[in-house]
Amino acid sequence: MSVRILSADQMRWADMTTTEAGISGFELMDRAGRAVADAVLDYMPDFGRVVIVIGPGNNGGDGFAAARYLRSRRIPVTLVMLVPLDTLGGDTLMHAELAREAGAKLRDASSDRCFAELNRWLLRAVMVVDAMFGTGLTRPLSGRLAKAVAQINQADRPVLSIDIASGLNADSGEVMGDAVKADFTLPVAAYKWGYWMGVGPEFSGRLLPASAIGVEDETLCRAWAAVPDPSVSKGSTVLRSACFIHSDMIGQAWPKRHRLSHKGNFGRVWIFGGSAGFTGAPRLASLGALAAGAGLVSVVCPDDVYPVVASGSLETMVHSQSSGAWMREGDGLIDQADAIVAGPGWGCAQTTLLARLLDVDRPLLLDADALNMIAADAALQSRVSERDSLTVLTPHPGEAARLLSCTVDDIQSDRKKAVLKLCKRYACWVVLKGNETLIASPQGDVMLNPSGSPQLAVAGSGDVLAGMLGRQLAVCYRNDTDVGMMLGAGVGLHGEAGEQNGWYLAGELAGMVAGLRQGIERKHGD
Ligand SMILES: NC(=O)C1=CN([C@@H]2O[C@H](COP(=O)(O)OP(=O)(O)OC[C@H]3O[C@@H](n4cnc5c(N)ncnc54)[C@H](O)[C@@H]3O)[C@@H](O)[C@H]2O)[C@@H](O)CC1
Ligand SMILES: Nc1ncnc2c1ncn2[C@@H]1O[C@H](COP(=O)(O)OP(=O)(O)O)[C@@H](O)[C@H]1O
Ligand SMILES: [K+]
Repeated sequence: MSVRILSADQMRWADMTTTEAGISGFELMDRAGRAVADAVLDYMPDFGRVVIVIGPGNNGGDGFAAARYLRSRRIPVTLVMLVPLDTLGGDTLMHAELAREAGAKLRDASSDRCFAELNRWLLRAVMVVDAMFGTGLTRPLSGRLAKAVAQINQADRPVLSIDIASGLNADSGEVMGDAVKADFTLPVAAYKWGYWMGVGPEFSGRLLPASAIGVEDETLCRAWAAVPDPSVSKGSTVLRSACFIHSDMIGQAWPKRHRLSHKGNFGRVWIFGGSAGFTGAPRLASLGALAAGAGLVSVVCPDDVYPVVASGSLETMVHSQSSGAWMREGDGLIDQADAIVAGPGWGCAQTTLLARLLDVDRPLLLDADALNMIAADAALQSRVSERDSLTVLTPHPGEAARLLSCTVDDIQSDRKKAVLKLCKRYACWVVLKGNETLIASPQGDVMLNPSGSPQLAVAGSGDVLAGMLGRQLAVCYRNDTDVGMMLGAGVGLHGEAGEQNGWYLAGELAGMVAGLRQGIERKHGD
């Protein structure tokens, strides 16, 4: 299954490259149509009529091809054409003719008189297929096309959109005029950003696996370099690749535990955080690290909160900041760290210690107040971008706005652009949190996390994530594991835990993470 994400122009380039390599546009449409028919058969609630609403471009061609395959399974099909047949392209026309020969009813709704029938046709359907527009939408829907969308949405029938819900911009996820509210979207050949950007998730319904229509994976991968991503600007890293986080990636990060393994095998994470009024954050981060499988977790917190943090930490070793032993030159305990997390609940008076940590040759994750201190201090900013060891920033949109000196709206209006700008500015890995968390490498490899839920919008869930990712970085340091895979798996597991029932508060989320992680490790043993 492809997990690639392309822009509309990149997809067009990949389609064109594929046809130049010898697979005709007619054949690509045919394969897309077969995949649509299979999906309709899988998800139609009952045997009955399928109404396919056809637009002016190749998306409509996929709809005609689907009609023929549905007819071959004896499904009654009505094809409703929103533009006159004689305006359609050659491949689409050929598929229209074949669909008619196969017994699909063609209904011309391109004139006002016939359009009045649309509602009646829609109400006869057990399922509606939206083949109005795909990646070729260039301007807002208006007139009869916008009315057709409104009627599809009012008809209250399950809707499957081919490639993308019509009216949704395939790159930005903006609604252009109006958009179909799909129950299912079947991506053609690869995924499009519009499913997740903007309001895309509210219109895309359930995303089905992308249909393999014969566009080679290698062609999809070349498209990123061949056609610039629309979010790339002068101040951002160039997007080199894009995929979404999937269960295989999550599985790879937690192999089966060896029978004789002990806690020393699973990485040591050091967490710097906590301040008066914020004693829970480092504890939650340490729970996150342990839940993700870290062997040993140490917390260093300011002296005034040491008694509180230490007394509330059963599984963690806690040091007070002034005790000093942990950072003694040569034999300090911190030399044993495989990764360091700095920031949860730390307050903004820790610039000296933060500067010291930036010099430690270990993977370093900077979260929360560490990010706020960096945002306010040009010297720290230079030290971050000049660091040789692995550095990861985990801002939420508010912190990201501070780091880029812009507004939260600027960040949220194009999150992909924001994450690529942060990479360029700080020359490190960035995890931009929020609904559909984005991860980007300094080289411009972007991963999108489709899992998670608003359940995660509870105090402390980000602290749990920081600790989890600290554990992931510890594994990278010890085993030289792929950083993108480990961060992607950490963010993916955090999101999956967030989707489960049975937890309410951030501490319980860590318990949920631990349970899921153990389940994955045990599965490898079957
Ligand atoms: N070879 C290919 O390009 C393939 C394309 N495929 C399908 O074709 C789709 C892309 O095809 P197209 O590029 O033809 O794009 P669309 O099918 O999205 O339609 C584009 C057409 O609609 C018109 N249009 C755009 N916005 C409009 C608006 N607001 N009001 C009225 N007309 C408007 C454009 O002028 C153009 O004629 C994909 O999403 C996919 O479903 C698949 O069949 C696979 C192969
Ligand atoms: N609406 C949402 N949908 C999906 N994930 C969310 C949502 N709101 C928050 N999250 C996730 O929850 C976590 C919250 O992190 P953060 O904002 O740092 O919270 P805190 O500082 O309270 O720990 C992030 O991983 C974020 O991606
Ligand atoms: K569509």
